[in-house]
Amino acid sequence: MTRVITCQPLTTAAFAPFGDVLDCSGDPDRMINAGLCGRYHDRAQLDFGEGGRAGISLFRATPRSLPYEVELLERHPEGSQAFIPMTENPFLVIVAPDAGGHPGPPQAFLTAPRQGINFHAGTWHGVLTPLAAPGIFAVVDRIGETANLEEVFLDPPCQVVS
Ligand SMILES: NC(=O)N[C@@H](O)C(=O)O
Ligand code: NI
Repeated sequence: MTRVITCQPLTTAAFAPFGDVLDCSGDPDRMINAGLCGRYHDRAQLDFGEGGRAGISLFRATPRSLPYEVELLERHPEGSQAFIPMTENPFLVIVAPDAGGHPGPPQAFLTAPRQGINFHAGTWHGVLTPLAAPGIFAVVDRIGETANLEEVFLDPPCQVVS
């Protein structure tokens, strides 16, 4: 039987077990540039593992729509992965706790405009899932020689509803 999960708003607290929320909510940590810029300092737990280095790639992903069927969850054991939208379009973030080396019950978050996320190393997640065009993102993740990828196909798939 297909598991149905309802989107919840992306909040720092709710997402904390899975990663970091990147947004300019609240006051900046410091004012810089002669007081003309607020710096929200060091807001993500980045990790690029042994033998890896940080990379910035640009993704142009095909928009999906809700209800959305999730068939695949993956994780990157050797590094973190940040999705930073280059538009104001909200996107879908699907995560799951680890349950003995496999994904536990998935959760779905809907970002607010101008929110990004950073998955901590090893967090089970759905692939980048924009909900509107253009699905253009900067992605900060590990560049290295290894695949740094574990995939699980959900049987049955999950359905994400708004
Ligand atoms: N494959 C790739 O670079 N991206 C995925 O890891 C993803 O989470 O979208
Ligand atoms: Ni990924």
